[in-house]
Amino acid sequence: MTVVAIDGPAGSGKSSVSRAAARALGFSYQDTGAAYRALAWTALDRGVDTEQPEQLVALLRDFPYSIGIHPDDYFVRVGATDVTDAIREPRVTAVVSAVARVPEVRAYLVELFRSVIRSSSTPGIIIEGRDITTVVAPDATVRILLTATEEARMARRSAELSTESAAKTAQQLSSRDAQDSKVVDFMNAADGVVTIDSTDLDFDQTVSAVVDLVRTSD
Ligand SMILES: Nc1ncnc2c1ncn2[C@@H]1O[C@H](COP(=O)(O)OP(=O)(O)OP(=O)(O)O)[C@@H](O)[C@H]1O
Ligand SMILES: Nc1ccn([C@@H]2O[C@H](COP(=O)(O)O)[C@@H](O)[C@H]2O)c(=O)n1
Repeated sequence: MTVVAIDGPAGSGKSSVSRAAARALGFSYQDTGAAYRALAWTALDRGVDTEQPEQLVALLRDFPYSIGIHPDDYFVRVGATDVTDAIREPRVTAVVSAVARVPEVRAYLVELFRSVIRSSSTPGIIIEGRDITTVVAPDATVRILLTATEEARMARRSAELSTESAAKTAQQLSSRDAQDSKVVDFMNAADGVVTIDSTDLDFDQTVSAVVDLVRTSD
């Protein structure tokens, strides 16, 4: 199976580009940030203090997470609850980095991500996040760092969020990258990782860059 690993900072287009590229290639698509977000949502739902690592680790004993990996049937569930939209709420985004910096949480989710890759029945899968090219799937067939200037990423994020001011959106994106960067390096391409800088590309051009790279890797 072809495994395509994509990392990058917040708002670089990882989810949207990966999903569209997977559709074009007939591949599955795994959004790993969704799992960290779903665990953060679960913590808030159960009144767990997200600054207390041991309480977050305890949550893993009862974390019935599931994700849709078909690009046309994307969903995120915790048990029977569909949290696809809820995990994108600002209150979840505000605490997700605290959840993601707990080593036991990361170890548990890395194994979960690998089991989802193994469960895929398509000829390939695109998996995106922050540590996919380096930790989750360092042996992936194609490894990409998808990036764009902070200015471009902020502008794209502001354009899709009508509930937050542009200044607040920019501040949140920058602070989340700063916190996440302390845990994994997704700003610099590791050896063998190809950088795609989408600052001056439109969405379709970025998807084509990924698809072309995968096709030429055969
Ligand atoms: N090359 C591009 N040109 C213009 N807009 C783009 C491009 N790539 C992505 N976008 C848009 O940027 C926004 C952010 O993309 P997306 O949510 O996929 O980023 P992300 O890296 O997954 O972010 P996060 O890590 O915060 O979840 C989306 O509205 C998407 O359509
Ligand atoms: N491989 C990953 C993926 C995500 N994270 C953490 O989850 C947060 C949400 O990710 P999005 O891609 O949905 O924005 C992100 O800010 C990281 O804290 C991670 O650590 N590793």
